[in-house]
Amino acid sequence: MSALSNSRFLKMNGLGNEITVLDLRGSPHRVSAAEARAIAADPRSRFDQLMVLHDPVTPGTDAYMRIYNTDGSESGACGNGTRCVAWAMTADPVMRRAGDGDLVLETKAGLLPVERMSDRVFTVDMGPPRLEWNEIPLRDPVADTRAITLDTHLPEAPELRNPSAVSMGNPHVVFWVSDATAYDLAAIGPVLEHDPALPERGNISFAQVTSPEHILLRVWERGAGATRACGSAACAALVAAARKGLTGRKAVVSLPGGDLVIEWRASDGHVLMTGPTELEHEGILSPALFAGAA
Ligand SMILES: N[C@H](CCC[C@H](N)C(=O)O)C(=O)O
Repeated sequence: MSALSNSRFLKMNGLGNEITVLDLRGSPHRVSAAEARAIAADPRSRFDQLMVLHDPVTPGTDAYMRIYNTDGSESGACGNGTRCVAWAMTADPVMRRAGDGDLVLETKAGLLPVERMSDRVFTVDMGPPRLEWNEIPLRDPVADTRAITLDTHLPEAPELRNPSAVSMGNPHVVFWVSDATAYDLAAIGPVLEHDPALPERGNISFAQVTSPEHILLRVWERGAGATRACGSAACAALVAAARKGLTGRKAVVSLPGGDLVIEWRASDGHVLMTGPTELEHEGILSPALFAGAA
């Protein structure tokens, strides 16, 4: 019998990015990769990311979050999921925290202050981008002369050269293309996700800059596949576009599921992401889910 049996969950989404929220505050249990995959396998609780709440670690924060992809791998960031957790902790009758004021969440990648803009819209301070090769991480460019041009794997897509690499607490590789919708993500996403230049794999984005204030984005997510939105990818794309002079420090990023407003704040270099959340349903995790999960 898993410690997760009969646990209540919320099924939510952030612009169609499927998010399941589980509250393990007060419990010593740590969700295993196999348990995460079991939860993802059930249509009622399936997710692109599972957001698990734990008791706060850093004083002054409201909760510590562990983030799991569909394949059970863990991530240090999930922008859409963080907004969904913020809604749950301010509005869900069971998960809501006592008191009001701004929320501060935490993951292994750092602190995430969240501001409630309206009932369903939140702004997350995703922190500063990490831009050094060993922060993404990329393979050591000195020890390994292989550059991060990944076209060696994709003779049928020679224009996919010289991408940008940014970490928002998770690894992102951004290709600059003339038509973000022109790529078969299911075909080339897995090849790029597992490129040897990426020791921790990567989230792969195809970015079409349509103006200095607008980016069209399609994302193949590490451990989850093609999703309808990816908040940390939107942050990574805006930072990389601003560094290349393709956009300003603030832009609308349009994903299949909708728009996010991303700002790379000049005062402290933090990246702010603003967008909606949606509650789909709540449910209980059946003990049968975990029959084969360690
Ligand atoms: N959908 C998430 C990104 C999850 C990233 C995950 N796929 C990883 O392994 O880093 C977001 O809204 O930021």
